[in-house]
Amino acid sequence: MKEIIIATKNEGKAKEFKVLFERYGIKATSLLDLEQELPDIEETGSTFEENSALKSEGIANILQIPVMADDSGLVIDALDGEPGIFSARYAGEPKDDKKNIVKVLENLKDVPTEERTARFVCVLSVSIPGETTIFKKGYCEGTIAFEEKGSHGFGYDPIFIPDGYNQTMAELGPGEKNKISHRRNAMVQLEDWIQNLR
Ligand SMILES: O=P(O)(O)OP(=O)(O)OP(=O)(O)OC[C@H]1O[C@@H](n2cnc3c(O)ncnc32)[C@H](O)[C@@H]1O
Ligand SMILES: [Mg+2]
Repeated sequence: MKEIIIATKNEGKAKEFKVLFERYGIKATSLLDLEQELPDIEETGSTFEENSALKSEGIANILQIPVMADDSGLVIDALDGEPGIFSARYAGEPKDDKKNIVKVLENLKDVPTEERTARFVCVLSVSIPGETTIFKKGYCEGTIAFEEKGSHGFGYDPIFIPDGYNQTMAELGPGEKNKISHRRNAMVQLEDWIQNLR
């Protein structure tokens, strides 16, 4: 079976990539699966693209094989785009999905439904040693709920209601999420590259 390394230590992302790549007959191996202890890459960039490239290029340089990375986050209009690239650690270190959700709900407590628009953003980067890194960006539009609901997924899924649904992403579950997610919408743009993977 063909294999791709995904430069992530996020269990939720790793799980989704396994399913998304299985459709193409490819095994997605995350840094959580590798025996070799790889360094935590500091995400010092000021854009999703910069942070994704830091991860894919950093790990590709060490392993000397093609590596994909995902930098993603939640962009909330009423918070001027926050938490954005700071989504993972919005409520501080170490990262805590529950605390991040509490902080978003608190910041939005006086914001009415029609102003609670937001989108998930995912930038995938693919780095092959000696080649220029390629980027694909995917979105998932929605609104922020008033309370958390559902137990599937990770991160902000319990408070994100995708457009066209009246349940949160965490209530919808992986089958539906993998049809509409920002991650999936970025991946489909890489189909040609994925098909040529050897
Ligand atoms: O950098 P890696 O190791 O991949 O793991 P991370 O969790 O730090 O990942 P990011 O730096 O890309 O930060 C993304 C954060 O955005 C949120 N996020 C991204 N995709 C999401 C999704 O599909 N559902 C819910 N929240 C998501 C979640 O809080 C993530 O921790
Ligand atoms: Mg990160």
